[in-house]
Amino acid sequence: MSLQDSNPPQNSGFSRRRLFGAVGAGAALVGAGAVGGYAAGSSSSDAVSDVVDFRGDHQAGIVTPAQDRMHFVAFDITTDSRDDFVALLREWTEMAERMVRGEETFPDGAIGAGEYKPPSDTGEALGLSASSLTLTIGFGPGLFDRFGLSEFRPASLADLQHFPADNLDARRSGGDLCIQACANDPQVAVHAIRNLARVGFGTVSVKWSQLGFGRTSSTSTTQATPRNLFGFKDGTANLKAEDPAMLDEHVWVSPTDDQEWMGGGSYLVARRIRMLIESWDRTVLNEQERVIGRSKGSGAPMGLKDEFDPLDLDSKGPKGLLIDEAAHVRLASKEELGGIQILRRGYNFTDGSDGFGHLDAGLFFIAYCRDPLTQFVPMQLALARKDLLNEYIQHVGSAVFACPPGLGESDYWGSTLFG
Ligand SMILES: C=CC1=C(C)c2cc3[nH]c(cc4nc(cc5[nH]c(cc1n2)c(C)c5CCC(=O)O)C(CCC(=O)O)=C4C)c(C)c3C=C
Ligand SMILES: [Fe+2]
Repeated sequence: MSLQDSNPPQNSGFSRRRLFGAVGAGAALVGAGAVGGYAAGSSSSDAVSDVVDFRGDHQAGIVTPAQDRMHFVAFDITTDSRDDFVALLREWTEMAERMVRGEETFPDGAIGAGEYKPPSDTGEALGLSASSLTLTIGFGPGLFDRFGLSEFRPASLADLQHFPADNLDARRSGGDLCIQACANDPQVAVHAIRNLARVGFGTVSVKWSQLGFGRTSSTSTTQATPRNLFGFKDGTANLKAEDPAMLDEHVWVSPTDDQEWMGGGSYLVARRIRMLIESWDRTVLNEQERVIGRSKGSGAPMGLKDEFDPLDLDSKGPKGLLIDEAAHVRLASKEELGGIQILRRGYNFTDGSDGFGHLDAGLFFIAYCRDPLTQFVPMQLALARKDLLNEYIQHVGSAVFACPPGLGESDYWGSTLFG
């Protein structure tokens, strides 16, 4: 199974849609329409379903066609008890599997536990469809300082080095574990993270979180390439779900790479990148295209016509190289980096303004790779040293997580690590 193609058994609890009858049916249709273009095999066998399979060889939410919305959270661990932590992972897995199916977090849900108990689901997703929700867990470096796990720490799992011009905010960086929630309805993604955080109280605490809208990558050939907040198509030259050999080479960890428990997993690198949109917006089109190395309208490499024409890094016009020697796409390309590639899965964000009259907006960059030290680090080093884009961006948050493999029928999140 290269995509998440196992079908979980139906659970006996309430579907959010069944509970609310007619409203639910309407929401289901909206959801189905929203996923009409999804690749067969990325969702369950129901052709109009907007449920993404939770179990499979790899966690959902990595090569799953990128949904429109994201809520990402990083947690600190606040317990010294391994048993309590594992119990939370087991409980989270059950909750996650239910929410991904469009069900409430627990069978008694928002109103079924009686008048004299706090509801066991917060309720804001009642009537909403599954919305292609995926929940993806990752473990940060700090987890391996606890619970006798040091011998299982992957050699590549460490806080990333400082890159030139980094301006990292510790309050938006790091974390002992993370959960990436992606969905086509923002309320469904927020509901999932909120309920997982609620149940984690006393065992984990939220360190930082990020909301994202407008995916800035395509992870499937079935998707049109979206645009980032600089107005350029983003994700054209990304790795795609339909190329399993490339994913095996660049995204999925092999059990023989380092730690066996990570076989089938992947490393997630998150970078909160502020985009200085006011100065970008005052920059002429010609210069914007020189910075990126692609044309703004079509997304084609400079001098070519079609978005998917391969980069020709040597082609010259009357004024020299068509793709500038410091253009973003040149420096990030596999041609310049000795074949290195990553899977990009980021989202736009705007978090109000910064108090100085500028929007606090940018790209919440997420990359999945087989080894952050030999893939993300050299790529980011090349960009940080020379990229023309650096005049318009600033990296303000950073984190790295080891995402374990997908779940078999009786697995829970982290079972390959905790046993
Ligand atoms: C370390 C990796 C990367 C960071 C950080 C990054 C930030 C970043 N990128 C854009 C906009 C675009 N990037 C594009 C291509 C592209 N970017 C990376 C890597 C990082 N980007 C790669 C590997 C590539 C593909 C290179 C290639 O082989 O062609 C593009 C072009 C369209 C595309 O192919 O996706 C744009 C546009 C921004 C605005 C940004 C930080 C805010
Ligand atoms: Fe990029």
